[in-house]
Amino acid sequence: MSGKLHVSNLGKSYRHWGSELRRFASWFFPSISPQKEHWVLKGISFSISPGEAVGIIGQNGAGKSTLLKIITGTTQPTVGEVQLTGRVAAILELGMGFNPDLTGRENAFHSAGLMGYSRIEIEKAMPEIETFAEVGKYFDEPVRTYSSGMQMRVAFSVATAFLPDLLIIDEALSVGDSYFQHKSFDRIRQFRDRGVSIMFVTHGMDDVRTLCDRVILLEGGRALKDGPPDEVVDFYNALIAEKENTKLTVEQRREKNGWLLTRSGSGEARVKSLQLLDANTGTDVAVAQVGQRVLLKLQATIHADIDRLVLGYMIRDKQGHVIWGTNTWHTSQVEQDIKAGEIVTFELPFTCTLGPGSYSVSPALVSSDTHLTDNYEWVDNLLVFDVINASKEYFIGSNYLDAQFNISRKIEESTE
Ligand SMILES: Nc1ncnc2c1ncn2[C@@H]1O[C@H](COP(=O)(O)OP(=O)(O)OP(=O)(O)O)[C@@H](O)[C@H]1O
Repeated sequence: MSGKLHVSNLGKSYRHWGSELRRFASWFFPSISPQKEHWVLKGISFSISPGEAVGIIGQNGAGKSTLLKIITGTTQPTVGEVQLTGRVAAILELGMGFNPDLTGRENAFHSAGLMGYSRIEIEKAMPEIETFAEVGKYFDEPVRTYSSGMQMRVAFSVATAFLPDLLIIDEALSVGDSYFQHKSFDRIRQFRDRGVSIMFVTHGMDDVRTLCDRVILLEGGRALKDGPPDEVVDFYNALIAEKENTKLTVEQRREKNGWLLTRSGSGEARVKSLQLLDANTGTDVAVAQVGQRVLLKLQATIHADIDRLVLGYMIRDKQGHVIWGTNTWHTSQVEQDIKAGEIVTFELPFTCTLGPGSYSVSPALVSSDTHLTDNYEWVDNLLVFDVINASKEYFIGSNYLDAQFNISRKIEESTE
């Protein structure tokens, strides 16, 4: 069987009655309505096909956990429907389902039983659960003596001890240390390669980019976006910056080369032009060579007087991973008191030590070290360029290290 999920027009509301008496009276007099009704999810519809990995992102309180709880049957929806086929393994809130007085082993037994596995199946899987969790002697101690990371280790090991059709994870992994996070992501990746459908909530945008085929952005209980990871993550990033603004100005356009251009900002400063040039000749560079001296040149037009102007750059590879990034705040080169009508030119010469591949440059015109204070203009993937290796010895990876082998030989001296 393969995991398939179909969610249609899902909604969840919490009712506030004002008083217990009012709630009680409503059982007998249906005309008595709650004082307030708060919809934490509304109009959510989507499907997950077998083998698809879907990330759920959104700010605190957006409704992510509620959605997963409804899908796993922990909470009932107020309206809508969930159709689910296949065996589900879920790791929801930490500690949920674990009895603090039972040991890790006993809880593991109990959880696997609830998932529908027989005593024999669980006994067979137990050594593997214990080994993967790596909590040592604590496995036979009561769970109340565990740290939250240890609880998560056991919860993850049990939930993934049997190959499910659909794996659901709610942020739990974030409490693990980096060693266990790495190990669990590896297991999740293996599951995905074996056709398991995956749905997980995370605040780690890099995890979303590397692991997901699709991302759903929840905002105020609604699915604001559902699409490819780069599109949704870049949109989300812009959305956070625009939160203070009443009008959302995020523009997205998929370019012919496949890169997605996302532009957002309040517009006091805008990018007039961005070029990659040869540092010696000043000519445009579309294909840079490993080791070439190049120059990023950006011109910004100022549309309103601003106190401070900072330029930030992010260079990303084709998978969306940031290869390098900094800004003029960190380099102590903040421009002060800029007047409307000025043009500010920034030049950044550097040696191209990137490995062969396709890269993008995302500039941001802001006022401090983050775009969350003022986002004048941020453009994801505005400039795209390729790197080829025409003059250096062969190497792989996204970084050219100026490294050389030193090799020496000698005859092993006799010890007799
Ligand atoms: N039992 C409840 N009664 C009333 N409101 C609730 C209840 N459970 C959740 N909510 C509300 O539902 C909304 C969505 O909560 P949810 O936990 O799903 O958000 P989330 O996106 O998972 O947030 P976070 O990133 O902080 O975990 C919040 O406004 C929360 O206050």
